[in-house]
Amino acid sequence: MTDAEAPEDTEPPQRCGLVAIVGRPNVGKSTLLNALVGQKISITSRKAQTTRHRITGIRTRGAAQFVFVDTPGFQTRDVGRGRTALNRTLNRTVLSSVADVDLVLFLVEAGRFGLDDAKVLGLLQGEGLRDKPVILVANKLDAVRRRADLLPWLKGMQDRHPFTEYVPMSANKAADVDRLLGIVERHLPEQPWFYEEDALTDRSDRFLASEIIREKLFRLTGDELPYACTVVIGKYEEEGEPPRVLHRISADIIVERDAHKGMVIGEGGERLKRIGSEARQELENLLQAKVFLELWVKVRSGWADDEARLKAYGYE
Ligand SMILES: Nc1nc2c(ncn2[C@@H]2O[C@H](COP(=O)(O)OP(=O)(O)OP(=O)(O)O)[C@@H](O)[C@H]2O)c(=O)[nH]1
Repeated sequence: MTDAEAPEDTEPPQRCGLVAIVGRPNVGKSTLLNALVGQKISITSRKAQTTRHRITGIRTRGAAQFVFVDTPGFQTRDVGRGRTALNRTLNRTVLSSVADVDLVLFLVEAGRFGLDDAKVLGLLQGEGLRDKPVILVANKLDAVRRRADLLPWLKGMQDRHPFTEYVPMSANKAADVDRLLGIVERHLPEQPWFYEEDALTDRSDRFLASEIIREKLFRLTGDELPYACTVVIGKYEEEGEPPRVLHRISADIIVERDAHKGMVIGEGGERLKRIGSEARQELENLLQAKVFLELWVKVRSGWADDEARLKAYGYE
C-alpha cells in the first residue's frame, strides 16, 4: 500500500488543560466539579465556605483530558471577628490558583449578580488575568422561575465582561454537565495528557480522608458548628496486599471552644460515632479497601488566627 492509499488518520489530537472553577460561596462549585469529574472528589455542603483547599479533579473523555482546579470562593464573610489569617490565606489561594490555568469557569446563579459575584469577577479582571478565557456558567437554572427574564440578564452580563461563552445550566442535570464538557473541550490546548486515562485526582488518600471526614462533620452538626473547625490526619498507614488492604487512619477534629467539642461528640458520643462510621463507609468505597478510622476531638482556641499553625495544617 502506498502512502496515497493509506486510510486517513481520523484520531483527533489529544487535548489537555487546566480549568479553574471560581465563584462566590455556595454557588455550586463543588457540585459542578463532582458532576464534571463523574465521581465525588470535592466536598459539598449546604453550608457556605466549606471548600478551603485547592482540589483537582481529572476527567478524560474521548481525546480530551480536563484537569479541574476548584478554588475557595472569594471570601466575603469574615471568619469570627475581623479579618483573620485564614481569610488572607484563602484570598491568596484564589489568585494563585487561577494564574496558571487555561480556562476559567465563572459560576454565578442564573438571573443573579450580587456584590459577592462582582468581587470574584473583579479578581478575574485583575493584573495578569485579563486575557484569560472565562466562560460564564449560569448555574441553578432549574431554580429560575421566570425564564423570560434570563435573556435580558444574560445581555447585562455581556456588558460586565467579554465572556468567551455563556452557559445557562444546572450542575445537577447530567445532560447540562455533558454539554458544558463539550464546550470546555474546544478551549483546551492541543497537547498530550498530563495524567493517566483513569486518574481522578492527584490528591493523596490522606487528603481525601480529611475532606470526607470534614464533610461528615459539617453535615451532621448542621449550622451549629462554626466553620472554623478543621480535620488533621495524624496517622495514615496501609497494611496488607491487594485485594486485602487495610487503611489505618487516625484523625483529629480541631475545634475552637469546649462547647464545640460537645457538639461534635453529641449525647453519649452518638454524633462522633456517626461521623466516624459514615466517613469510614465512604472511604471504603472510594479506596476499595477496608478502613479503620479513629477520631479525636481537640480544642485549640484561636487556630484560625495563627498563620504558623495554618501552615502546619496545610493551608498555604
Ligand atoms: N437547585 C440547584 N441547586 C444546586 C445546583 N448546584 C448546586 N446546588 C446546591 O447549592 C448548594 C451549594 O453547592 P456547593 O457545590 O456546595 O457550592 P460551592 O460553591 O462549592 O460552595 P463553597 O464550598 O461554599 O464555596 C448545595 O446545596 C447544592 O446542592 C443546581 O444546579 N441547582
